[in-house]
Formats: sequence, structure tokens, C-alpha cells
Amino acid sequence: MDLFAEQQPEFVPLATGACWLPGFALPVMDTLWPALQQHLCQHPPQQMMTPMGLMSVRTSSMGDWGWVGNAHGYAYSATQPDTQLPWPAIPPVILELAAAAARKAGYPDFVPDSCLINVYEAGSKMGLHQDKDEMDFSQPIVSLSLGIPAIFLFGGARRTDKPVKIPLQHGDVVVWGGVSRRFYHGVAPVKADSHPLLGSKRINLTLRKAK
Ligand SMILES: O=C(O)CCC(=O)C(=O)O
Ligand SMILES: [Fe+2]
Repeated sequence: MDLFAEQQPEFVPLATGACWLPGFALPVMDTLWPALQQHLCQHPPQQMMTPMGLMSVRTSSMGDWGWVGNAHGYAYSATQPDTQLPWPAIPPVILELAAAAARKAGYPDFVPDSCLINVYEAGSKMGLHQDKDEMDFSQPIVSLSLGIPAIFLFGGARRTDKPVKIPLQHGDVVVWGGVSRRFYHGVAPVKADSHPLLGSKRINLTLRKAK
């Protein structure tokens, strides 16, 4: 038997400046998941409106800047829409994970000030879009997947560029920056499944330097 054939690759290049790090978050999951669960209990994710309609994911945020939408548009906001209170800080385990993933992808100075939490149920999806509301495009995006699997669609600079389909699992991280910083990406409709830790959900954390 070839043991190495069974082993997951550590670093999968997706495009210039972009990579997939399978299982990157697994070593810190025992600390990360309770911290995230506590946040989600205190700040239940909500379905946001956007000019394109109601999103199929529910969202919450951590950090200096949360991501909020309404029928007129969306923006980074320093306060939570329902309470006007600041968002809770990003837990150190998540900040350190994001910095380590960015470092591995070739971005040594990543200090995110925003962590968007997207909660997917079976059937939830995210259409192809660019992340382009941040001020400094020299800073990458670090995206962590938890729970049931999902197909991440990673395209190119134009909406019509055919995306590659990346089967993301619990603990996988994707990083994109540099020339791929504004590449189109999205998530295919999530298939019903069950995960020992997260049940029927997929949770994505998107870490960014917003301002
Ligand atoms: O859920 C994902 O994997 C992607 C989320 C995303 O692209 C976003 O929130 O901008
Ligand atoms: Fe995005």
C-alpha cells in the first residue's frame, strides 16, 4: 500500500497568488470551534438583505468592521445593526490562524480587522462575486471552511471566466491575493449532509483587512 497516496497535499496552487490549504485549521479546531460557538450564541447570525434580494446564508461578524447589507447596498460597519454596539473582537486563535495561512500563501503581514461568518444550510449558495469593498488590495483574503462540505467556485478576473470547482472540507483554508485578489468566486448550492461537530451546517469565516 502506498501510504503517501492517501496523504492530503498541504498546499494546492489555484492561480497566481491563490492557494488551497486542505486541513490547515484542524490542529487548532479544539480551541477555534468553542470560541466561534460562543460568538454565535451571543450574536446569532441573521439573513441579510442586499440590493439583489435576501441572501440564502445567515451572517454575523467579528472584528473592527462587520459586514452589513440592506436593500440599498452593503458596507463595512463598526457597529451591529440591531444593537449599535461594536462587534466583538476576533478571537486570538482565529487571528493567528489567518496570519499563519496568509504567511504560508506568501503574505507575511496579514492582520485582518474583519471576520465575516457565513452560515450555510442545505441549499444555501453564494453567487459568483468579487470581494472589492476593502481599501487595500495588497492584503489577501483568508477563507476558512467548517462543517459539511461545499464546492467553492474559483474563477478569474472576468465574471465569464470558467471557475474551477474546489471540494472544501471541514478545516480547509483558501487564500487569494496579489493578481488574484479580485478574482470572481462563489459557492455552489450546498448538499444536505451531516458533520460530527457542526451537524447539518457549513460555516465559512472570511477574514479581510477592510480599512
Ligand atoms: O463561503 C465561502 O466559502 C465564500 C464566502 C465569500 O466569498 C464571501 O463571504 O465573500
Ligand atoms: Fe467573497
